[in-house]
Amino acid sequence: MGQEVVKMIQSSDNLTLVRGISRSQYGKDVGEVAGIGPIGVTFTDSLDEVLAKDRPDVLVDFTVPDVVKKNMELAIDAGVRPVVGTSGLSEEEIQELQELAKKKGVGAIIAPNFAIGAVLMMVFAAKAAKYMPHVEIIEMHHDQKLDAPSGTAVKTAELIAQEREELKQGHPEEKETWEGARGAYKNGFRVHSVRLPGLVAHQEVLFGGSGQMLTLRHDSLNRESFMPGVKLAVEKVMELDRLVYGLENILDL
Ligand SMILES: NC(=O)C1=CN([C@@H]2O[C@H](COP(=O)(O)OP(=O)(O)OC[C@H]3O[C@@H](n4cnc5c(N)ncnc54)[C@H](OP(=O)(O)O)[C@@H]3O)[C@@H](O)[C@H]2O)C=CC1
Ligand SMILES: O=C(O)C1=N[C@H](C(=O)O)C[C@H](O)C1
Repeated sequence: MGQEVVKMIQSSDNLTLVRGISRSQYGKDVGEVAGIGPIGVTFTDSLDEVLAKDRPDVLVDFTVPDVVKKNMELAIDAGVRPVVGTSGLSEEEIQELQELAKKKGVGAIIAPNFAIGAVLMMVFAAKAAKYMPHVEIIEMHHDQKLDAPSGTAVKTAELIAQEREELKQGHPEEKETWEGARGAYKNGFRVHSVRLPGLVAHQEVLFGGSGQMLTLRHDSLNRESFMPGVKLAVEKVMELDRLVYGLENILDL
């Protein structure tokens, strides 16, 4: 994702790449792939020093669940607006970050999915759940993904829960013969995570009704699919003074 963001910024006429940051030599590839060479790429883990030196408007973070919260805190403290795609932040962590951003008056965006089609799928799923409350989510990702369920599945489940009548689905005496067979359970419905090589990022939201099924499916077929959303977020975050969680909140839907 970092490589794609660099390419997107380099090809945009209103954004400037201040610096690419990577933890390891892998960062060299970021520069090379983006055609900027090692210039602009720092091999560092001391983000606060880099932010203080460069003073960028925005920090785009696609890293790992373990470090994203700290990165966001450092950015907000430095008055740099974070635009974050990294998944795996808990509800409590997002709340804490919301409070910090509000206290500092710094704009920030966390988007569980930057692909516009995926955002539409989530919003449509919430609408459908109002009328078809029997639902299950199947998310499918490449096998290098660290977190499960995906950030997209978590956000979809949250949006559905806001619209759906409270309901415990399935047979009340249902039992798993194999533990985990029915997937994760949240808000009365199930979320299933598939991890396989060959997959990129895919999700189906299945609704069942009497004698009918509705399936909403989104497929990201490459990493470029996320870039229009990242660009939009980088532009929009400049107008914010608080943390927005979910791209649906900055789209005109
Ligand atoms: N919101 C969205 O639309 C999308 C979100 N994502 C999410 O973005 C995240 C990144 O995905 P992806 O780019 O595919 O993953 P990669 O594994 O390709 O990249 C992760 C990057 O994070 C760096 N990193 C790892 N550990 C640390 C650390 N301790 N401190 C600083 N940097 C670190 C890695 O550097 P190194 O090489 O040195 O280990 C690597 O460059 C994931 O959480 C994924 O779920 C992905 C796609 C879309
Ligand atoms: O790890 C990924 O690849 C992706 N992660 C995000 C998520 O957890 O939903 C977004 C997208 O699905 C790709």
